Amino acid sequence: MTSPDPVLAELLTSRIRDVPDYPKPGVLFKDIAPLLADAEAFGALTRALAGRAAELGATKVVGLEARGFVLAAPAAFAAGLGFVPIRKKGKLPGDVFARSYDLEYGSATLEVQCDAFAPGEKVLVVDDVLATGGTLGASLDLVREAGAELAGVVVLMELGFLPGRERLTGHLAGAPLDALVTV
Ligand SMILES: O=P(O)(O)OC[C@H]1O[C@H](OP(=O)(O)OP(=O)(O)O)[C@H](O)[C@@H]1O
Ligand SMILES: Nc1ncnc2[nH]cnc12
Repeated sequence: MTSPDPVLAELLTSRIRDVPDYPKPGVLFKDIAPLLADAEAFGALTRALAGRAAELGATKVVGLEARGFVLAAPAAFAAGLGFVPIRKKGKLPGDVFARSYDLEYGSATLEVQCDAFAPGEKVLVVDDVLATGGTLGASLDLVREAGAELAGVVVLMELGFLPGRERLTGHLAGAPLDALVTV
């Protein structure tokens, strides 16, 4: 994916709903529920993510709780790959690695199971929104801490008016970050 596909971007954009002042005043919330409910748009998104996983030679697709799961799991299936969840604190059994972070409207801790990846795995990380970059920054650090190589990151939507991409530079360490839609 060297440049975004404008036809796909138009389809996806048309199915994302803006909700002002949610979940708190001043936040313009990007609601992907209409996109998920539309078989054409959801299918096109799933195929684009699966295609990117194949291009990058990924061996696993990682999704970030909760909306990232909804995008990453079908993409993993379509690419013939396994799925690994990064979850919010306290949801995964056994030994976990944990990272805390700030996001546009709060703060949280993410975790991944210590045995999530076999040696030599290359992962594609998928999420719905890149806003401040806190969620993805913590997740990319967790992927590495758990011993996997980062093949790349794809987000459905990048909020270009926030400094998420800049904030992620150090966490990406040269891996590509693609946004299917930038607003
Ligand atoms: O770039 P950031 O500022 O970190 O924000 C982006 C994150 O915020 C949302 O997750 P949220 O924690 O609201 O969880 P949800 O998917 O469970 O709704 C979204 O799904 C991204 O993961
Ligand atoms: N503005 C926003 N819309 C949807 N999800 C988000 N996650 C962080 N900021 C968001």
